[in-house]
Amino acid sequence: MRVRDDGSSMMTGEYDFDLFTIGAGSGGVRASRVAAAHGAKVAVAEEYRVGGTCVIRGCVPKKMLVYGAHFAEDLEDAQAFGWTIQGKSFDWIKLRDNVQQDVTRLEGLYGQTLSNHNVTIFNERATITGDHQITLASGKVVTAKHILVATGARPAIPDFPGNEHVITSNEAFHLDAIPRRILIAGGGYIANEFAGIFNEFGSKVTIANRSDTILRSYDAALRDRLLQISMVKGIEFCFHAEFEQVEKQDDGTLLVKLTGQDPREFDVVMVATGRVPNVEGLGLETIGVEVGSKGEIIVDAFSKTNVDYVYAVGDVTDRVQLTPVAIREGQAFADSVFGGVEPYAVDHSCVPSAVFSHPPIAAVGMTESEARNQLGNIKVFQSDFRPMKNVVAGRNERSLYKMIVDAANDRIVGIHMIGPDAPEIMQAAAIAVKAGLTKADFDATVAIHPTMAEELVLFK
Ligand SMILES: Cc1cc2nc3c(=O)[nH]c(=O)nc-3n(C[C@H](O)[C@H](O)[C@H](O)COP(=O)(O)OP(=O)(O)OC[C@H]3O[C@@H](n4cnc5c(N)ncnc54)[C@H](O)[C@@H]3O)c2cc1C
Ligand SMILES: NC(=O)c1ccc[n+]([C@@H]2O[C@H](COP(=O)([O-])OP(=O)(O)OC[C@H]3O[C@@H](n4cnc5c(N)ncnc54)[C@H](O)[C@@H]3O)[C@@H](O)[C@H]2O)c1
Repeated sequence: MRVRDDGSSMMTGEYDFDLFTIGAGSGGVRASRVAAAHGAKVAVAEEYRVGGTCVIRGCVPKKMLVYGAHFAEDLEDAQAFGWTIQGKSFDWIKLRDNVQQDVTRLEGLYGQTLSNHNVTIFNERATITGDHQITLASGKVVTAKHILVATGARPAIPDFPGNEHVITSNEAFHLDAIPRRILIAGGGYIANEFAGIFNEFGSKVTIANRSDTILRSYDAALRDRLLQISMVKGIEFCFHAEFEQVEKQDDGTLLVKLTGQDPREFDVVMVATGRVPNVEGLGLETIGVEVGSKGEIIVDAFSKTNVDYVYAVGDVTDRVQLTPVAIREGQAFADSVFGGVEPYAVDHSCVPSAVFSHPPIAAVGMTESEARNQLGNIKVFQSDFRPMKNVVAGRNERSLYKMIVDAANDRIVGIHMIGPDAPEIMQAAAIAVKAGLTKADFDATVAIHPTMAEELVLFK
């Protein structure tokens, strides 16, 4: 018999749960549900809202705003197609509240899925307080044979005087009004997606990035195309710009001093300068779980930490910060530990991704420069075209598709697209790249005409 700190006792080798998951986001929910389906007794703790970043303040509400924003262009373009639209106006509060209503609906569904699988949900913060031991914010102490850390990440806020006046993507979903002038710091996914959203809603948008490169992991030609289109749409870019100071003025506006620039006024300043793993105060040091320089939990290919019974998945491990990846890691963990199968690892190569900018970008595999560096001899096919809809609409906005082929064996090693519906088209194309198909396989496929996607099988 072993006596715990709180005075209760348990038999050695017996635990309250087979699995205790900390964090009910993309990775944690999938792992908990699947482990329970495999017969494990599972509990999950969530300190905020079940669903995590993606459902509550990430991919899902963001995509709804992207849809809402794009109507600005569609309504304008509709006129060239013969439509007269009178009295058009935009009601932010209506969109904001409709989006939040759907987020709440989804939160309920995620909770239901867990309950239907008999997963115990603790709606409170959890901390690791000893070997196999978790303490909840209420003071309740539980034990578990396995612990899964799936606590995600949060926005990194740069250190500068006045940084208490900035917002992050978390708050952007709840604004009381669309700002007249917004400064967005960062040049990555979130900065470019929200720049597009606010710009379509009529804000004057300025992006300030510390380097001169936006979306650095994407192919240079697509990055340049997005930059050029964004500028034509009215988004302003300040490069090599970092915050020196943000000062709140008497009228509530923010006076911002960026490096190399004169001070300027904005109504809202939003930072989108990356995300940091949520490990503070989690008690990892209590049991000796190893973390890296950014606080990310170090795991092996099977998402196992250096402590035998502790695993970690998703953004807290800072591998690939995308929802489908967190979900796969959660699934692989649950199958491997509770499913009675040979442990298997998630393949982090060739992960397709998208930026929901206006227009969106989508990519899979190597960029042209990565392929040149790694393979040497490559072939690059490119289609630079104006989508039919844009021609009729008089919208001078061109799409760009690129295919990168290994010259040694004709295998497609990368596809990159910017243009309407690029992420929708890419999902299918990514299967072909992942499967190792060749340019000849694409050429052998008959086009669907007239589409934008047909460019993929018509590269010359
Ligand atoms: C604005 C934005 C847009 C995005 N858009 C996309 C997109 O379009 N496509 C895409 O694939 N990805 C997107 N992402 C990334 C995606 O949201 C994340 O990669 C994904 O949510 C990671 O899942 P996770 O399970 O690791 O963590 P999360 O989903 O963040 O879940 C972690 C959960 O743990 C909880 N938690 C933390 N600490 C504790 C504790 N001690 N006790 C209890 N609970 C705790 C948190 O409250 C949170 O709910 C976006 C992210 C943001 C911020
Ligand atoms: N569509 C999607 O799949 C999607 C959408 C949003 C977020 N996400 C995920 O969330 C993660 C975080 O997104 P993010 O946009 O915050 O990060 P990011 O890593 O994509 O971009 C961060 C940007 O901030 C810049 N930066 C860093 N410090 C700065 C400073 N002090 N001043 C000015 N600029 C600075 C960097 O140069 C970089 O351009 C992404 O890496 C991505 O994995 C994915």
